[in-house]
Amino acid sequence: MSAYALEFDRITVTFRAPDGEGGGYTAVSDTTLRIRAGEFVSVVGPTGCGKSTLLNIGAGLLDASSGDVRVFGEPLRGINARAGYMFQAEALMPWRSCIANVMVGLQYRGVPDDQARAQAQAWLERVGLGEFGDRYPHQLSGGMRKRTALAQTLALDPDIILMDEPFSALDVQTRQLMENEVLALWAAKKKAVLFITHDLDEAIAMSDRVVVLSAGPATHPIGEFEIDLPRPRDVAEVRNLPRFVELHSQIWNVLRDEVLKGYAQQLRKAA
Ligand SMILES: Nc1ncnc2c1ncn2[C@@H]1O[C@H](COP(=O)(O)OP(=O)(O)OP(=O)(O)O)[C@@H](O)[C@H]1O
Repeated sequence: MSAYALEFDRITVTFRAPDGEGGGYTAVSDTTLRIRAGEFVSVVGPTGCGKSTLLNIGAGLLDASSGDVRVFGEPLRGINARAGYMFQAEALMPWRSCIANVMVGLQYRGVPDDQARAQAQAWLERVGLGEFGDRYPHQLSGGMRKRTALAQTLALDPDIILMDEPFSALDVQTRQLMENEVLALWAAKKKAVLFITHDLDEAIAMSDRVVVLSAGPATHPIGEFEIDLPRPRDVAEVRNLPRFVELHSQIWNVLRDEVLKGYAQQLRKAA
């Protein structure tokens, strides 16, 4: 079996112009990125640079214009069935209770209801919501809804977890709690994680490796950093380590100019 859970090999993504005319917009260009089984990799880059596009390619939700995606060494065709996703937007069904939301993926897979319920309950307990299974999403706080979504993703026991800014809508304290919970769950199961974020502190605190993308168009990796901070980590405490500060400054040196370019582009687009 391949040592890599997910491989992006020379991926280019060009979106067609809306009128079908012209050359279109190349969001991602010639990008190679490999994530080992059990590795936690974050991708950071300026706003609009192509982070979600890359994640969607890995999920099999979008086809690359050129290049290959491999999952545990096998070419990816269609949806990536070995991956679970967690996106920024709320994905819970408002008409289903918390436990029914966690069960839904298992039911789609054909797990009998009583087993699905027992597994969902176990996951709710792991994320600290054992008592809240019968509540509906609107009866939960933002952090509790995120925990439910996390349980929903992990209940399917994916080998690869794709996360697109999952905690960006949360307040700082809740966010740090959630980040620590994800790290604890990850440490117990050691799945491959591809984590997309704007937030360099979050990327460093959580990851084994941080990949920096250039500003678009034609985004590609421009830096890669091993995060050799000790584990287990508390995301709030790890930020005080001198090595964290050093890594932050090294990565920010690479990221800063791209952020400024990305910001200038957003202003041009808005004009
Ligand atoms: N379906 C599409 N058609 C045309 N252009 C698209 C499409 N999807 C994304 N883009 C463009 O590709 C670029 C990359 O978008 P993407 O959402 O991947 O960036 P991002 O880095 O995730 O952004 P953010 O940081 O704001 O979440 C953007 O300029 C976006 O406008």
